[in-house]
Amino acid sequence: MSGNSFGERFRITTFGESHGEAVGVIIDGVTPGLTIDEAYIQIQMDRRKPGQSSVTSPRKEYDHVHIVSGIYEGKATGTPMTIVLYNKDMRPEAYDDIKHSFRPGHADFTYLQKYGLRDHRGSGRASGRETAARVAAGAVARKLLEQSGISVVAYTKEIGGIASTSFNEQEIERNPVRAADPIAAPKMIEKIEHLASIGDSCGGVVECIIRGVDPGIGEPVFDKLDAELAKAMISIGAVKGIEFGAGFEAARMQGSEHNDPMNADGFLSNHAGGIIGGISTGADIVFRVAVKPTSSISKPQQTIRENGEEQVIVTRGRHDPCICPRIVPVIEAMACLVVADQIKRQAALHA
Ligand SMILES: Cc1cc2nc3c(=O)[nH]c(=O)nc-3n(C[C@H](O)[C@H](O)[C@H](O)COP(=O)(O)O)c2cc1C
Ligand SMILES: C=C(O[C@@H]1CC(C(=O)O)=C[C@@H](OP(=O)(O)O)[C@H]1O)C(=O)O
Repeated sequence: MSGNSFGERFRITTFGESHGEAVGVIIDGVTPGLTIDEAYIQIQMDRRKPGQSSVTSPRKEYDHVHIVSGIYEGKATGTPMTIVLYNKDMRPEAYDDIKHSFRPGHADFTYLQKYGLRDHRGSGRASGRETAARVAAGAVARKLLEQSGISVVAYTKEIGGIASTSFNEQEIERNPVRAADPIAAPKMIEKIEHLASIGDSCGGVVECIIRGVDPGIGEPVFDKLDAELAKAMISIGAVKGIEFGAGFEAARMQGSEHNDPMNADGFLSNHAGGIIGGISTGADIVFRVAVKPTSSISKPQQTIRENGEEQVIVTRGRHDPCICPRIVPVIEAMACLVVADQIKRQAALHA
């Protein structure tokens, strides 16, 4: 195998723990000659970092981008690209009193079952902090997609039962919950702040729209474009479901309602969400993910310690009272990575 073991694919490996020295990513398959710099990646890091508003974890991380390999004179060399993000605001002592207890809903119990030990400091590898590395890699993939006229945008569609009823794309970056509806946004903020004040949390729904993908991208079986997107989304902590286009509503529709008729200009509707038979139709790719309520809450809850002893647990530390606002850039990043990979596969097919 060469240094780039997946040269024809766009692949990532992330590393690091929430309270370790750093998190980061190694990216294989970056097209040689791609112009990319730290400032471009930093824009996406700044959208994801914690400590920016009352609706996110107050942990203060700047996530300054350090490119340590794969770039020469501002251009990708095609060799593995490594990006390191040093952790700055660790407070592992916040977890000392629950070192041997399992938080309900977090990965403490399952990690111990798998590895026989665990890094209890801020959830270690299971922390949402790992997604900083994905966002860095996603920025590189986004740069690649921009060259093909592809854009990816996600927004918060629903939080704690409050739904966006209008879609204003400019609004998304203006409010801290990243809603596309300026009327719903303050209600969502109020809901999160209220739940946080009583030591609780809430979840929501995030919608993602990928525009500009040519028809014909994807695989007909196994690595279908929708299957790859689904795996990428479910691989993000706290994501519990995904639906494409009409999604679960399709189960209640008739064929005559769900089919997307065509004329000479293309599809007349998009219930398929832009993918049929695992391959892009050329219409917008539209999917929604379900985000669970943050598990680390300060309300007392029943649990056990590692020795099986029952106890009531209260989780301290700096937690997101709702994960939706911060997961939006992560969902975009994972979507960029999947589409970039599938486009590379398509190019290899026709090479
Ligand atoms: C951006 C982001 C931020 C998160 N913030 C928190 C948090 O502050 N507290 C918490 O308990 N879980 C948080 N999570 C969720 C946990 O990482 C996740 O619940 C955990 O890894 C267990 O995985 P699962 O929920 O997918 O089963 C966050 C996830 C993401 C993607
Ligand atoms: C640090 C980040 O988010 C963290 C994700 C997280 C979790 O359990 O997933 C728990 C909190 O970590 P800690 O208690 O260690 O501060 C969040 O702050 C980040 O996203 O950069």
